Amino acid sequence: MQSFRVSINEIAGCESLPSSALFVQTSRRNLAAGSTHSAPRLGSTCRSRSAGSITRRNAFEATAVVPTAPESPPKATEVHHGVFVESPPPLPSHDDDSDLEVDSVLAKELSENGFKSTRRTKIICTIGPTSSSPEMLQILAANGMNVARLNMCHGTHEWHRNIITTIRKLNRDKGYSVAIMVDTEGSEVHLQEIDQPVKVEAGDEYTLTVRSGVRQDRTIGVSYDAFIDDVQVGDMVVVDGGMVSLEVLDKAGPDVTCRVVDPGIILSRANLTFRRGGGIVRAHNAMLPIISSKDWLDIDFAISQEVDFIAVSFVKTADVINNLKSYLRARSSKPIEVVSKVESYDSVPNIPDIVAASDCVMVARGDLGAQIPLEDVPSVQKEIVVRCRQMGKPVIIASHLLQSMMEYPTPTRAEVADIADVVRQRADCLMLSGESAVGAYPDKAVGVLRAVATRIEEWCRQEKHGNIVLPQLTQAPDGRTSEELCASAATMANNLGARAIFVFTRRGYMANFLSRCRPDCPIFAFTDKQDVRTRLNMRWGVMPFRLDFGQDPETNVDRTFELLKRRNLVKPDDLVIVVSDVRYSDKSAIRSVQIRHVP
Ligand SMILES: Nc1ncnc2c1ncn2[C@@H]1O[C@H](COP(=O)(O)OP(=O)(O)OP(=O)(O)O)[C@@H](O)[C@H]1O
Ligand SMILES: CC(=O)C(=O)O
Ligand SMILES: [K+]
Ligand SMILES: [Mg+2]
Repeated sequence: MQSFRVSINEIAGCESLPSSALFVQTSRRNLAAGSTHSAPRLGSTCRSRSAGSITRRNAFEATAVVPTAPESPPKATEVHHGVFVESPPPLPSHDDDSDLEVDSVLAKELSENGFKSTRRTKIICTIGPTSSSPEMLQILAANGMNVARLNMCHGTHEWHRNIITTIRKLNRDKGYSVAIMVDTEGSEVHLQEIDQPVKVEAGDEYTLTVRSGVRQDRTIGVSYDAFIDDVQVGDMVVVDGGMVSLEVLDKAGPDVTCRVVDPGIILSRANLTFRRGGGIVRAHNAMLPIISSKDWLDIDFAISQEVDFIAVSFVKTADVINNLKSYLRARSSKPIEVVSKVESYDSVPNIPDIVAASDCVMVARGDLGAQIPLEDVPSVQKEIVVRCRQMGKPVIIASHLLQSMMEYPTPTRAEVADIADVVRQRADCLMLSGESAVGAYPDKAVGVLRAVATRIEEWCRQEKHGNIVLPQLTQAPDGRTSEELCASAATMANNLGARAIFVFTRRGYMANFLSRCRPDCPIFAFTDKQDVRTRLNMRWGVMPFRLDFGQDPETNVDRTFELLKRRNLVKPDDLVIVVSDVRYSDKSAIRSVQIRHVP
């Protein structure tokens, strides 16, 4: 079969060239290149060996007939809501015959269901007591957790270190690539630690106290001394954005007596806000630093653990993010991305500056809904999602996505509709909080996110939902060229019905530009850096691979086709748009867009 490569090449390192100086060339593809191996067929039990070793997929398929295969894993079984009850076949993260690493869950999804069915929206799970065992972490990873979130409001560094070690071991041993996000506590007022969640009934009286270490029935400590000055008799104390509300009856020294008005469950270290005359009270704590001294210790811990993301709670202005980013540049040898959590009243007017300063943004609807009127949360969410996409910053939608699954094995229809709305807005990530940290069904909750996201994305593609106008992002000629190249590649991919866009990117910038365009097909991002690969987990539609690059871009592309074909991840004749922006050590670079058929 004949096909042609159309390549738009830019001359490397020619910063002085106007960005319009692109050269379009058409050349006949070398039909022989990389086509000496035939692709192994799905379901085949033959030992399809190439260059002396069995391919990753066939390593599993071959286990039934080859007793010397390293492991004989169970085949994953799909059950209710698409939850895998068993983990997928553990696949080595390295092939003996290749330098290509891909997430084993993604590889499985691609080879079994093809390109169209791969999920584009990413999944973040908060890890807590019900998800901290190696077994449950593996189940979550196998079900599609892309990022694990560790909330520094809870647990010791020792506890978090254990989780990080377990996840890294799973990544290594089972071929996952779960990224790690540390989420700071921030300086908001919250309840002290309690041993068990407390179920409170309307009319019950409770004492909230600033005395430390008090352990009495119906008495709960509050983290912040000035609570006692801020609160007034008649105020409403709102726990965790309305999970429970209590009216203040009396104040005496360090104690505040309250009566439960809205019953519910109080969780350990739950957040507190107060309302007076229907409005939120701007308490003293509004003056506290966004990053407290405890937060700096937690940030140092995150740096020492070489995590991928640090999420900053209760961000109000861009300054704090700029400050943290310069601290990280000075202290961390590995790039760590900063996620701004929009969850405070004061952040809302500063959203444009906050988005511009951040690497990623989280709409933390739990606390946000306690600080601004609940009915304003959906429009603020939409505004942030659109702005983030325009600015090319990944955006996470967090809290209450599947709140009912804390207790029940199936979601409410309204929850499914909320998730669908987030997916239609084309946010990058869906995040579970209590559902995966303390809920009864963490695995089922991930399964629901996965199933709903995949289905709604398909619908969006059919109905052309969620296309927005993207303004020009970069000014510098170099950046402009990359941006235009990616925009054209995404348009070409959509118009030609390409199976995938391949992007060769060292730093992940080109993958980011492509993700921003939300193309119909998945973006396979090949990078030679492990940390870039892991961070790309947060980007919509990006399927990150780690690949050792050779000097010649053409050879890289042909080798990639070959490696992917051997794993059944692409098939001969698949139409692929190939975007390349690889800078070499001698500062040379080649940027190109090619239209290719897999040989
Ligand atoms: N490491 C942990 N150890 C114990 N409990 C945890 C842990 N992480 C989370 N939880 C529990 O899960 C609940 C929800 O988790 P999460 O940390 O997402 O709270 P959140 O209120 O949404 O976040 P934030 O505190 O940042 O506003 C918490 O209230 C807490 O009870
Ligand atoms: C996630 C979080 O911090 C919130 O929703 O408040
Ligand atoms: K937090
Ligand atoms: Mg919060």
